[in-house]
Amino acid sequence: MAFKVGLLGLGTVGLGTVEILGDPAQRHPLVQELVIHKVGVRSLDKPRDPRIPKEILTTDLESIVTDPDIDIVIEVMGGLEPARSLMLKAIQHKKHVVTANKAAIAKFGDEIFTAATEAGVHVLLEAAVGGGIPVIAPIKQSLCSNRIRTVTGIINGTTNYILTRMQLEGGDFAEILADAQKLGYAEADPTADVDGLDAADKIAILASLAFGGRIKLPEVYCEGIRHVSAIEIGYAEKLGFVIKLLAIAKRKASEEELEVRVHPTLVPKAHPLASVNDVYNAILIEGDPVGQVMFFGRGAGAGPTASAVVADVLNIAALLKTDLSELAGQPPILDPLIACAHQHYCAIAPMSDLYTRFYARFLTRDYPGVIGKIGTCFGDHEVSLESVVQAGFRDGAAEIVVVTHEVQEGNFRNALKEIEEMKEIEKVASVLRVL
Ligand SMILES: NC(=O)c1ccc[n+]([C@@H]2O[C@H](COP(=O)([O-])OP(=O)(O)OC[C@H]3O[C@@H](n4cnc5c(N)ncnc54)[C@H](O)[C@@H]3O)[C@@H](O)[C@H]2O)c1
Ligand SMILES: N[C@@H](CCO)C(=O)O
Ligand code: NA
Repeated sequence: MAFKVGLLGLGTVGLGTVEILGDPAQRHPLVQELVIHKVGVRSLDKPRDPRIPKEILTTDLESIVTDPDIDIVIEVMGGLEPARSLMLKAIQHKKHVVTANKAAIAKFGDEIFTAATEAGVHVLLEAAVGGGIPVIAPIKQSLCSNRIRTVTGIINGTTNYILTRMQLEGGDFAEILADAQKLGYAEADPTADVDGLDAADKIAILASLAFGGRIKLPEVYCEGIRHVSAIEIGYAEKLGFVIKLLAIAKRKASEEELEVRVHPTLVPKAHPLASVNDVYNAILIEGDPVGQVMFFGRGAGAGPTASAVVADVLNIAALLKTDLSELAGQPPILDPLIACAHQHYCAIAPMSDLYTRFYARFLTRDYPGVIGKIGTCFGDHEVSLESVVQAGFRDGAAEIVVVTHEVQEGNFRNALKEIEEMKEIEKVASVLRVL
């Protein structure tokens, strides 16, 4: 039995996918049953790998998603449109869809999964989060007996590379970003990565799967790493932390609301995520009763990402092979562990309700009693301090670094507003959350 596949996009991930499908030896035998029927590209004239027959290339991507011979559409063109419309059209034409497109799924997942449930087809997206790292299938399947408590991830390779180099070399954000762009690690427009938007798309997807409801992307708190300076990395190091861009989704045992957030975070050096460096990704999941499980590997790149794409295609092919509904004249049955059939929206708590530790750095005039005034103000707002150090002098001002106990973010922000107004305070130079 052969399963016909249509590929939308022949860039990094598309070529990685062609590579695996064209070389089935020593892989699962089902790989041999997958046939690339058509490939959608922008230009037919571009010189291409001779293993891709010219006859299967087309610039008419609609003809792929409507082709009655095609069983599975792989969307690896990226972007919001026309990726969204093409996926919807493929679904209308009863094709299963495999996508690596976290941006389109985080934004239009509700529309796409509703259409898929109605049409009785699957939309799989393992490659969209953590590239080749298995994380979506484990959440949906292997961990499905658990109540998931927390998903904490380093899920953007570009920012992890920049922060790792800042930590090792003491360099500043802008110079290391420029270097990362020269080396091809960071995109020419690095906004989605460095401003946390890529990680926000990915944690919205993970939260939706882990907590069984839809997530409205604008409700995901998102803070990037542009303001993380070499000074903060240096103090974090002295205090026993490294700084990582964490994406966190959490449900407290007694509450219905979720926290879903992305921000640079001081991570204790002994924490399992602290040693995840360079472009590597890792996702730590805590479930009841499984406890902590961590997934680690390459979150991007042609091979790793295509590994996840082809695994999704094989899962669909396996379902098609064993589904007898069509023979019996019945509508197709969706596998409840693989489909995303939930329809309700999760309630997301405002950041002011969050309980977390904070790190703050103040530049102050060197008056006697300034540490006491800061401490009193925090105390008045129920913000308990774990440590306060006068770290030295910078630019003629005394530098005071504070780490709080776990406090309510709203209380901390109110205290900070009052501290900012004090005549002794020149500047609140930095505020970061602490894990
Ligand atoms: N590259 C990675 O490591 C990686 C990792 C995880 C997820 N992803 C996701 O995979 C998807 C593809 O990423 P990529 O790195 O392969 O991108 P890419 O830019 O290398 O490839 C995309 C290809 O699609 C083609 N394309 C785009 N619009 C088209 C159109 N309208 N008609 C015909 N062709 C069109 C482009 O010409 C390009 O060749 C994106 O959604 C990305 O977020 C990529
Ligand atoms: N730009 C993404 C690629 C993988 O999604 C990253 O840096 O992690
Ligand atoms: Na993955």
